[in-house]
Amino acid sequence: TQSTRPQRLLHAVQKNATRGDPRSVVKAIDNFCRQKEWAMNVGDEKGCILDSVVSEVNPVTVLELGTYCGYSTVRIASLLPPRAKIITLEFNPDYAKIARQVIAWAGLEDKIQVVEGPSGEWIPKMKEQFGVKTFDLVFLDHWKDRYLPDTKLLEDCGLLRKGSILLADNVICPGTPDYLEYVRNSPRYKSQYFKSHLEYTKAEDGLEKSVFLG
Ligand SMILES: CNc1ncnc2c1ncn2[C@@H]1O[C@H](/C=C/CNC(=O)c2cc(-c3ccc(F)cc3)cc(O)c2O)[C@@H](O)[C@H]1O
Ligand SMILES: [Mg+2]
Repeated sequence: TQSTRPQRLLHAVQKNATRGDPRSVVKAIDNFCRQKEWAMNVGDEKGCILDSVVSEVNPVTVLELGTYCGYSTVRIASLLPPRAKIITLEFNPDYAKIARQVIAWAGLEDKIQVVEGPSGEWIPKMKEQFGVKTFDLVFLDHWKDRYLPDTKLLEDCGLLRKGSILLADNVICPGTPDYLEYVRNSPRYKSQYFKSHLEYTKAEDGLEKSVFLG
């Protein structure tokens, strides 16, 4: 049977990356997406901005919405301090399966919890199921029309604290207009746009970093 793109991406990792070396996994995926097949990873250019925000925040508890193949999950986890953890939500079981193998190849299983299911169901269960108090950093990279409802859900569930950082991918392309309008106009956020390019292309895209003010 015909393989899927995520399966071919995983094979490129297993063929070209060194087991236990997260940076080589990131490099292998970026090379695959540049040379072979485009895929919707945050990519190397926006990835550097992601790295700088993660390093600056130095988060202990991270939430990622939309794992896909685990590219940004590995990127983030490789920068986390020893006891820090990332919980990443993915509702497509085939993608979750690929992501777990990419994460295992990077040797980052101990820092990453892949949770299979929809964000709308799992966000309200974060405290009771995973003992999470609040998230220091949230990376939004799932369906673009879900960024705003899930942000409001995080607020309502008391999962954000004064200083929590939301970092959103694709605020230009494909675009998240209702989310942008909210975080840029709400008195509860201080927002900043990092201009970049759509992964592996010359099209404009960017990341929006928003600090929750409580
Ligand atoms: C709604 N709740 C949810 N809960 C858990 N997982 C969810 C999810 N929504 C979506 N997902 C998962 O996140 C992932 C979805 C990501 C959606 N991303 C995009 O559409 C996207 C799309 C582009 C894109 C840009 C230009 C273009 F021409 C074509 C595509 C670029 C990106 O960087 C993107 O992130 C999948 O793995 C999906 O199964
Ligand atoms: Mg994206």
